[in-house]
Amino acid sequence: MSQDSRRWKKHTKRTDNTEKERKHETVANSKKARDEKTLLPSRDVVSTCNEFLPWLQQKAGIEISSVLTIGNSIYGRSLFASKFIQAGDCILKVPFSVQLTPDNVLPEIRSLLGDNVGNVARLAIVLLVERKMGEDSGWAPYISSLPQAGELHSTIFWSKKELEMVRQSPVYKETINQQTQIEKEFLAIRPALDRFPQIFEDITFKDFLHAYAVVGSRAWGSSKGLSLIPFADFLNHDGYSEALLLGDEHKQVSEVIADRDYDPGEQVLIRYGKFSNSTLLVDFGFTISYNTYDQVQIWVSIPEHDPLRIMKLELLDKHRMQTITNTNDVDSSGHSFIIKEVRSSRGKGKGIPQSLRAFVRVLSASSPQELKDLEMEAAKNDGRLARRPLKDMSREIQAHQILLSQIVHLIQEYDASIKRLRPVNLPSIDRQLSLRRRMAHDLLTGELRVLKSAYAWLTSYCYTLSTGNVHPSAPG
Ligand SMILES: C[S@@+](CC[C@H](N)C(=O)[O-])C[C@H]1O[C@@H](n2cnc3c(N)ncnc32)[C@H](O)[C@@H]1O
Repeated sequence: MSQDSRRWKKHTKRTDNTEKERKHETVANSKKARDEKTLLPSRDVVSTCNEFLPWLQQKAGIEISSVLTIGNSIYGRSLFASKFIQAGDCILKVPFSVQLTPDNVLPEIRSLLGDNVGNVARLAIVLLVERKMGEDSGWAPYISSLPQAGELHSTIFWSKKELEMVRQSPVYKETINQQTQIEKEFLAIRPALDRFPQIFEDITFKDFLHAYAVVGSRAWGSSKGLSLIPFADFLNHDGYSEALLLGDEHKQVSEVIADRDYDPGEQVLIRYGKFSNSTLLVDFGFTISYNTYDQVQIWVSIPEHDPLRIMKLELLDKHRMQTITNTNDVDSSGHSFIIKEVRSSRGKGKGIPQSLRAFVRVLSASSPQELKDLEMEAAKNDGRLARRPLKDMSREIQAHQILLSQIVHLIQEYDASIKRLRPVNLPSIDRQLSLRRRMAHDLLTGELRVLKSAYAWLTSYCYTLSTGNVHPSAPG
């Protein structure tokens, strides 16, 4: 891929992390994508698709793609190679002029929207206006191609009972927070909508929620804040693909460069971002069965009965490890850490986050002197608190065992939640519930895998400290 990094900007769905991918997984996934080849466009899809690209090209005044066609796959609509594509080829080019952005909100409505109305809500308003215009909309073919009510599976649409399936995961609280946020935004825009009864008279919260989720699952971050990019948004996600949607500010187009060769008929996939299943589920309404970007949020706090609690909190605060108060629970204030899959404890790969290990070292202190020693050590080194193993080996082991016991507890809870989900594919339950159960299963098993890897790392670390030997089950 040859790109001028000064001109090119990666369109983002959310901030990427920088975790490296494993080569064998990339290969396995390329095979999966090749297997998709069998899912060629069905006839009804072909007729809609035959009209869509010519319509968009006419609107844009340029050719958007000569190598892709729209078809159907197990992921819904998708783009397929219509000719042989070589790695490095530009496979589509969508001009900014045929993208929908928050700037498309009618000026008379825009002037009534406050700063508290974000870009997703603004784009949702654009979709509602265009949908209301029906065939008179200049975007009618695009609007009618978007998913209908009932076709989206983001957790914000899950019933209370369905959400119970993922209560164990941070997705549960994230979903509730997002639902609250969308309700707030709807209340904030309602007065503006009420000024245009001819357009919005019959718009309900449900309509807004649907439009909001359509934007959330299809729009890309761009220089306009957010952009819906017709045609490119038929591309499905493959976490191992190196192909990204890029924006060229100079040429005013969004482009995709093929990351590998494709035979005619193969489904072309890109990577939306290095997203965990929790992000994919909340924002896009799908999961993948083995997601290397999975992660778990660990919530740790200093017990109320700890006589050194105030001193510890002050020390953490002073070293920028601030306590978070969880507004959803009365009794939860603490510190939150993200754990990703932990690889070997013997040098290679990522271990437990240093900040979490520092926290448990502070947590394990049993005298004011130990806390003072930690503070002095930080001042003598790079200023960061408790980043080195504690000098007292038994205290270092104890600190990590505190974390280990919390992880063991979480593993038991995840195990129990997963057991309650089984079997995931009961023929007697409806398709939607079966699909959502499978997603809940993917989510929980991915998070459990991360927890188990952290457990293995910690067990091995404590064993090595206490015996001086490498743990027998440690990878070689
Ligand atoms: C940008 S759209 C892609 C086009 C979409 N398939 C359609 O029918 O319009 C994103 C949506 O496609 C689906 N999707 C994309 N990649 C997927 C994947 N790897 N597995 C399952 N669903 C996927 C999800 O429904 C997601 O919200």
